[in-house]
Amino acid sequence: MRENAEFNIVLWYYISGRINGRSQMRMRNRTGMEMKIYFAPMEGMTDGILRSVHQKMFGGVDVYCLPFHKLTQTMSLLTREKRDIDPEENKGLNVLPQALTRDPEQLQTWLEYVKGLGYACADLNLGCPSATVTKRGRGSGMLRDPDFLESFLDSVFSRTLPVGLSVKTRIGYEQPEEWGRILDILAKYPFDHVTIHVRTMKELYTETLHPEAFEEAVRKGISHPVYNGSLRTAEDVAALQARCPETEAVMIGRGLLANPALARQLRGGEEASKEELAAWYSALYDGWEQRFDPVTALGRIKKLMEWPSEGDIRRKRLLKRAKDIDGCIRAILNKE
Ligand SMILES: Cc1cc2nc3c(=O)[nH]c(=O)nc-3n(C[C@H](O)[C@H](O)[C@H](O)COP(=O)(O)O)c2cc1C
Repeated sequence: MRENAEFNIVLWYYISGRINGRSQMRMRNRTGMEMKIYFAPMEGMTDGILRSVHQKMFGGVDVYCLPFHKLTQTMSLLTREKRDIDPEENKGLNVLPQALTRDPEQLQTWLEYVKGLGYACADLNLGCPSATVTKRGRGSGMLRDPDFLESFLDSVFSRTLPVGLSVKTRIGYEQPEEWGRILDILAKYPFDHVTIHVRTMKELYTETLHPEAFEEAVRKGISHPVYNGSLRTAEDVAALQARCPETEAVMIGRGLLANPALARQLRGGEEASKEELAAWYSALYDGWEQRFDPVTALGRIKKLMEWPSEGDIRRKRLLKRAKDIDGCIRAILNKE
């Protein structure tokens, strides 16, 4: 009953704000705190070019998360990984680096490196569902063996960590019932924050979601939980707030790629105009063309545009046929 009342109030603010084309919904939780917005890391997409163009054009995001560095015995990073974390690449942005490893020594060495670059916090990936990652027991592969996860975290936190450590996890490997045990383990350690992607490894990026797993984490008092999973619209965020008014922070990935103004709207700003969207795609294309080459840049733009064209077969066909950035923009924005 009360939940419904809160939901209606949040929706009313949102809908009344939409009358003049502007969302006046301010993302505040029950304590009146403004919610924090994380831009989810997405390998091959959310690189330094996208991050800085996004901040300049739309803003509204508090923290841009970097796709993971895959740590190895030799601790040598790929050129792409080194560039991505370089403070020069992230000027004026608040970023959170991320590591993928199941080795406490590797993690410690990498955290020293992160500190040396001037960062104060870094993230551990327990969510990647890719078979090449999980078969080596990394990413969400770590969730398959909770005893190992616990001994790994015991070892990690037995050291003096050079920077704060956060974690991004799924809620299980095979089934959501695994979450209780994983949550109890994570709750033992002083993570800076805990991002919960409310799906199991098996559920990959499908539409199945388990928001009750996030509520359970909130109830158990986990350190600064961040909700992640298919927040595509301001209405989705309002529904989450209504369901769980204690929500302090959200992480948004595909929702921000499909609608780069989403975080701005959640802070009471304007929806994106067609002109702004056209400028966004052009700026990204220019940045990627300069860094890579025209073919790679066009491939990336088309991948990025897959999300806004979801479910629209005509647009998808036009996008596939487009030969240059102008063709892509026309396909996606229906501009003649
Ligand atoms: C192409 C792609 C790459 C991703 N790369 C990473 C990554 O490097 N690190 C990570 O923690 N999550 C990664 N993710 C997961 C996203 O950060 C996010 O958790 C997921 O997309 C669900 O959020 P969303 O529904 O808001 O998109 C990736 C997802 C996709 C689709």
